[in-house]
This record gives sequence, structure tokens and C-alpha cells, in this order.
Amino acid sequence: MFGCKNGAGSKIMLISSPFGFLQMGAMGGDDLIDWEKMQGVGNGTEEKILVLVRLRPLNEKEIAQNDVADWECINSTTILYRNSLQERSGLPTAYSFDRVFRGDCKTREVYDEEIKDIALSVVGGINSTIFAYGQTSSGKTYTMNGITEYTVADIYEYMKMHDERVFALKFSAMEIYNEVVRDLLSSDNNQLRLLDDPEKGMIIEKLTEETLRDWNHLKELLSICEGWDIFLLDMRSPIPPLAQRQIGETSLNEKSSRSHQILRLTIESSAREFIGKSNSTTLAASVNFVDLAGSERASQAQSVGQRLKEGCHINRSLLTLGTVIRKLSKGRHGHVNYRDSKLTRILQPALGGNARTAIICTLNPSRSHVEQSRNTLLFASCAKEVSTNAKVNVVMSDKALVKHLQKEVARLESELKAPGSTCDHGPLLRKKDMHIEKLEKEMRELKKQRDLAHSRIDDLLRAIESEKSSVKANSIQSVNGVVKRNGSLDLLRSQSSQVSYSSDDASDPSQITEEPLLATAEDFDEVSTDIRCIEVDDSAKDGTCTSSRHSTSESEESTPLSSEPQLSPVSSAPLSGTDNIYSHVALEQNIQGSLFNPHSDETSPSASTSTTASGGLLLTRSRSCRANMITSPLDMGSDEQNESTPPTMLEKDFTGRPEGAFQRKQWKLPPVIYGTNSARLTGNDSQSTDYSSFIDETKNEDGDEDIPTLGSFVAGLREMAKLQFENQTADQVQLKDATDGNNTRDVALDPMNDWAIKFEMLQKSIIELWQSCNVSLIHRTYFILLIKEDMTDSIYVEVEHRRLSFLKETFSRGNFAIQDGRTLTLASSKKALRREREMLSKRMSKVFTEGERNRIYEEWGIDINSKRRRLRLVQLLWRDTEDLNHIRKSGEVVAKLIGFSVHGQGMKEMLGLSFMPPQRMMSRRSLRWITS
Ligand SMILES: Nc1ncnc2c1ncn2[C@@H]1O[C@H](COP(=O)(O)OP(=O)(O)OP(=O)(O)O)[C@@H](O)[C@H]1O
Repeated sequence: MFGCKNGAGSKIMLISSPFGFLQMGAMGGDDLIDWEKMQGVGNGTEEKILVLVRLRPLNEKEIAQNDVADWECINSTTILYRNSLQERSGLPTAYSFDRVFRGDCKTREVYDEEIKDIALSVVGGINSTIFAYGQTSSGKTYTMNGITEYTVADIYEYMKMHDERVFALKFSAMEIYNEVVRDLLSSDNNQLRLLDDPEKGMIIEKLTEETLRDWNHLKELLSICEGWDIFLLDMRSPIPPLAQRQIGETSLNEKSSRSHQILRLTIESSAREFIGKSNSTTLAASVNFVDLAGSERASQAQSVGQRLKEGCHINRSLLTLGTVIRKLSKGRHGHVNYRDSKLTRILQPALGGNARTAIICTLNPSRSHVEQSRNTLLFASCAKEVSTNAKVNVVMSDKALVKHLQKEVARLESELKAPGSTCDHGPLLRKKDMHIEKLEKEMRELKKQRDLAHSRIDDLLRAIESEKSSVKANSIQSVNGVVKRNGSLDLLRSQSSQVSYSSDDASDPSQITEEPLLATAEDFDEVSTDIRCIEVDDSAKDGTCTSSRHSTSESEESTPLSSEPQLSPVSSAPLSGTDNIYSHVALEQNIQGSLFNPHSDETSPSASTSTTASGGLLLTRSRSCRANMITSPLDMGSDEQNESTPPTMLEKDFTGRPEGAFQRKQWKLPPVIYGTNSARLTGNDSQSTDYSSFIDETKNEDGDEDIPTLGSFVAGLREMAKLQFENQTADQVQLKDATDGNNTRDVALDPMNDWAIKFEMLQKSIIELWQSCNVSLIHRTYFILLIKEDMTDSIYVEVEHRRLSFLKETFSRGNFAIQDGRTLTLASSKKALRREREMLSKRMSKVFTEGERNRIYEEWGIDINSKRRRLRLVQLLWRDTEDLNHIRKSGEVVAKLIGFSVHGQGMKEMLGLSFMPPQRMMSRRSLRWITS
């Protein structure tokens, strides 16, 4: 679609229409155009370029030179090369085209039989192009002159026959000489520019467009262009003649065209009766007559100087034309290099665009030019494969256009609404609807995932915020000289506080106080990002304090550190205060680790302390923490691997890492809940550092049920506790050194009493948490049977508690946890637990004899005759979280159902579950997990 101005100056729109010649038919009724032949043309369907070959007779010169004609048209479509020598060369001898014309054929014949239809399409609003291609002196100009004349004559004839329409003819002429475009109707010799117009496409700037008065006017202009009547013009008028086409003499052609000439006739027509009315439409199209310069061999044309230069330009542009045609002949795939020459740029619409095109390939029949003739035929062969896509160009006034579009919309709407519509789009629409539905579903799913991730981030941010405010509050309390009970080492450690003890302080126990945090907002931010990494500051070695220290007088509030019962390396108040935050964030880091950084090797949530050279204890934020966090995933795994891994820049800087305190280990979790459809794993190596090894559901001997193995339970538990153990050991050693060094402080801990109270609390809480988090009954059973009264198990109890607390909190927020890289929700855990109960119920008859079963049913108050007694039993297991006896009995039933029994402490040692928390090394007093 492009805009232009009509004669009246009102704005018009030129659009391509699919009306085709159906509309033209109504205009017709004459015998000038074969409308029947043109049915379907211009309706947007592709049409191949019409390719004709025209032989010329040998000219006098050639005859005089005893040249012979080797080419012969054997029928109307085939031309044959008759030469015995050539036949043996293996090159083709016969070429077929739409039409071939013998040497004695008249141009009129060529026009009438083939060209006329295409050329006269222009009166029906279809662009057309006729061009002649061939070697120099083969008859291009001879042919095109005739074709142009006949076409124009017919156009005028057509106009005469159709006085119901008003026609407007415009003429322009240009040549491309040595790659310069010149206006042949202009007296100045200026070079014309080719411009790309967004609406009209390529336009030739300032090209003269003469509105034709009549046929004679056109003849006059044509003769000017061709320079035919140059002498006549000179004689008629003293005015210098207009520009003429470049013609020069070569040895092959006296009047050789040294340029490509394009004559353009534009015709607009409107129905007379509608002129000036709002619904008037105009057909507008152009016919181009293109007389190409001839390809030539410099040797044959004996070109030198100016002629040679012209010949080079001619050949180069013809080469580009050939390349474009060859490319188009293979289909319109990829880039077509129209812009490589002015010729192809101007002819672009004719070469595969909105135009009907005919190419007349002229041939010199003489033997001496056989090679050139073959090249021409090769070009012709490619050209016949090229398609164009001509459309009727209808110019409409704005009003007519709106009206037409409204009509079109109404037509399409009624077509869609009609039940018996010929074009049934139903199945297609349904398919599309289904596709849309599918995409919408996917979108919803993705949104859900995104929201979940957002809420996780929000939760973490909230946790960090609350942690910050806790730190702040604690700092304020300390500054005010009020150190609360929860301002213990644990708290300080968990909040990355700086606590320093100088040797001077050590001399006076009353001076050993918690260092208040004189933290800036910046520090708090760091606290959030450097999650609880505390290391020894080298500067402390010389006994200096790295943080400001406020000595406070001994008071009830400012209890000395050494006397704090919270000095236990594990938190003393598991469910409250900042310690709880510590637990949650630490666990969260581990549980959610895979969500944010599955390869993160930042594992230790706890602080590390170290004695200074002078016995002072200094806790600072770790500089290596970030380095750890940004360590490459490849930098994980065994300690040996870590040693061989080059340190990061940050690590290189850091030299003060205490040995053992920050060994990189993953704090892995055993599968608390077996509801994540984890993949079955082949390995069952409890030492494995692969997180997935903790989920190890294996088939039992019956091969029909999934029972989490003891191995997987133990491995996870042990790995997790080991890390905790190591960290705590480091803490304890440092703390002990600190207090020993002081020698004045009595670390009067009574861990046994402490643990006794704590154990009871934790035990109760864990049982409740198991229930509310839908933890596997088998896990619970393993836990209570293996981790029981021995105090050395306290580490397991505490870790279990922290983990469950975090899980419960996660579920209560409607969030998910990650276990084995899979999401775990409250619903999925519930489902898994139900499946486990079903599985256990099925094992009743396999494991117990009838007598045993009946005894159990009776014991559990179940009617032995009830149909669903087995299911009823497993549903009752682990239900009563208040009754420890019920818990013990439940554990016994489950243990029997899965074929598990524990034989004392020996088994634990065998399983590698024996860890002794550092502060209790000296004591082995036991507490009971379950009262029996
Ligand atoms: N079909 C024909 N019948 C008789 N004479 C012809 C025919 N075709 C060409 N000629 C004559 O051959 C000569 C060369 O023709 P023409 O100038 O048309 O060749 P051309 O291909 O245009 O050459 P160039 O590329 O050099 O311009 C002219 O004298 C012309 O009259």
C-alpha cells in the first residue's frame, strides 16, 4: 500500500486488491484484451515470469564473414543448437521456453502472441514489465521499440473504446549508464538518487513524469529518449535537445545501446460516472519497457577506452541481474541481493514482486557467438523459474476506503456467523482454543512457582529483618549496661557480635563482660549477609582489642559469661528468643540450600572462637565467609579436594582461619518425611557426601513396599550431627581456654541438670512436631529406638528439634521446603504419611501371626472382627502425642512391622552414631527418652 496524489490533488490510497480481472471483466466487452485468458490473474496468486526467445536473422556483415546460423527453432517452444562439434561436447543442445520465435518472425507477432496480455494488464490496474535481454547486437532495441509502440497503440485504442472511464497517462524515462541513473526527459545531466519510501517503496528522486496529451506526444517523447529524431529536433528548434540514451558504435553494433533504458507508462483510470463522488475508485498501474544494454566480450566488441569502461559496467550489472534471477529461481529463501546494482533495485518489483513480467531473450544465431547465446539461454532458463505476485492496484478515496473496509468486515462477520459457512473454521478454532488453554495453564503454573519463590524470599527477608532488630535491641541493651540472660555467647555468636577479651580483662574476672555491640547500620547489613561467620582476628594476637569495650560493673544483670548456663554449645532455649532465630536460619540455610544454591558449601551456621596468643578470646566476623559463599561448585566435597583447590581472592587474603573450626562440610539432613517421591537410588553408602543418599527407599524382601532403610536414616543423622559436633567442640575448646586462662572465673556448669530439664522439653516438643509435620512413622520409630536416653545423643535431639521447628514454621506459612531437591508441602507430607500407614497395614498379616495380631488389636481397643481392623490399628499409631507410653508402644509395633530391632548401645556404635557433645565429655549419665 502506498500513497500518492491524484490529478485532483485529493489524498488517495493505493492498495492492492484481490478483485483481479473479475472486476475488469465488467469493464470489458472489447476484443482488445483476452479477458478469458487473464482470469485469475492479479488476484494475488503467483505467476511465473513469461520467458520468450527471439532469434534474429544473420545480418549482412555476418553473412559476408561466412558466419553460419547454428540455432534453429524446431517448434514454438524449443530452440536447438545444430552443430556436430558442439553435440560431442556434452552441453545441452535443446532449450525449451514459453515460446521461441524464428529469425523471420515479426515483432508484431511476438507482441500479439505473447507480450500483449502482459503489457496491457496495466489498463486493469496491474503493473507489468517487459524487458529484453541478450548479447550486444542481438536485437533487443529492435524488439523493444516495436513492443513499446504496439503496447502504447493498444493502450490508446483501449482508451478510445472505453469512454465510460476517464484515463490519465504519465510517462517517464530513465537510463542507467555506468551505474548512474539519468532522467531521459530532463535537459540537465544530473544523477538521480534512488530512495526508499516507507509507503511507496523504492522511488527515483526528481524523475520527470510527463502527463501525456495524446499518442503523438508520447511518440515525440519516445523519439527524444532514443535519440532517433535528434537531428529532426535540432532542425525544428534552436533549444538544445533533451538527454538521449547513450548510444555508441562498437564493432558489433553501429548503434549499440551503452546503457539500460527503462521507459515507464503509468495509467490511472476511473469510472466516469463516479468521478468526484465519495465512492469513486481508481485503478493505477505502470508498464515498464526495459531495454537492457547488451552483454559483450571486450575482445569481440573490440572495446577500448570509453567503450571498454561502459562494457565493464554493463557486464557487472547484468551479472547482478543474473545472480538475482538465479537466486529467485531457487525460491524466495534468504537474502536476494537486489541492492547490488541500480538495475536490480529498480527492477525489483518486476523480479518477484507486484508485477506481471515477460522477458524476451534475443539471440544472435551466428556460430561465432555461440558462447554468448548459451549464456543468454542459461539466464532464460533460470528466469522461467521465477514467480511474481501481481495484484490489482486500486486507488480509493478515504471515504471509499472506509466504506469498502466496512463492507469487508461485515462480509467476514456474516461468514463467520453463518452456521453452514462454506469455510468451516471450527476445528481450527477449537485447536487454537486448546492451545491457548494449555498456554494459560502453563502460565498459571509458572506464576504459582514464581509466587512461591517470592514468598520464600519475603520470608527470608523478614527473618533477616527480625534478626537485625534483635541484634539492634541487644546492642542497645548492652550499651545501657543491661545484659540479659539471652545475651549469652550463643546469642552473640548467632548474631555475629564481636566479643573480645583482652589479657588485661582476664586478670579481673569482674571485667569479663559481654562487649556491647556498637554497631552501625552498615554492620547490621553485613550481619545479614555474612551469616554468622566469626573468626579469630589476627590483630588480637598482639593482645589488642578490635572492638570498643565497655567495662561494666558487676551486677545482677551483667552476669559473667563463665557463669551463664547458656554457655552450652547448643542453645538452651530452643523455641524462643534469638537462639531460635539462629536455629531457624541455620536450618533454613541447609534445608533451603538447594533452592538458592544447591552447591553452596557454606555449611556452618555457628560461630567459631579462638584464643589469642595471650589467652584472650576474640570473636569477629569472618572475612572468609563471603569467599566461602562464592566458592565454585567444583570446590566442594572432601577436604582433600578443598586443599587442592586454589583459593579465591578473598581466601588468599585471609590467613587467620583456625584449623578445624571452619572445615567445609555440608550439613545434610536425613529425610524427615518420605513424601517427596524421591528417585530410587542405587547407592546406600552412609558415608557418601551426596545429599541424595539420605533418601534411600529400598524395597523390602517382599519387593512390594517402600521402607526407608535404617542406613539412610543413620547416614543423614550422623552427617548432620557430626558437623554440629565439630563446631561445638571448637567452640567449647575455645571457651574453656578462655575461662581457664582467666583462672578466676568458675565455669560452674551443671550440664546434667541443664540437659535433664531441656531433654524433657525437647522430647515433648519433637513428638508433637512429628505429628504436626506428618513425619514418617518409620523415621519416628528409628529415632526413638536409636536416639534415646543417652545424653551423648543430645546433639541429635537438638538438631531434630530445630529442623522440625523450621519445617513446621515453613508449613504454617503455606510455604514449601526442599528435600532432596524436591518440594515438600504440608499436603504432600500428609499424603505420604497416609501411604505409609497403608503400607504398614498391609504388612500386618505378613509380620504377625493371627494370635499376635489379635492380641495387638485387643491391646489397642480394636474389635478383632471389624473389617478394617488393620487400617484402624495403623491409624492409631503415633496419634497420642501426650502419652509417652503410647509413643513407645507405637514405635514397637512399627519396628516389628518393618523388621527392626536395636540391641543396645553396641548397635549405635556400629552405626557410627556415637557422638559426645564437648561439654558433656566427662559425663555419661543417661536420661530416658521414653518412660516405660
Ligand atoms: N529480428 C530482427 N530482424 C531484422 N533485423 C534485426 C532483428 N533484430 C535485430 N536486428 C538488427 O540488428 C541490429 C542490432 O540490433 P539491436 O540494436 O536491436 O541490438 P541490441 O541487442 O539492442 O544491441 P546493443 O545491446 O548493442 O544495443 C540492428 O541493425 C537491427 O536492425
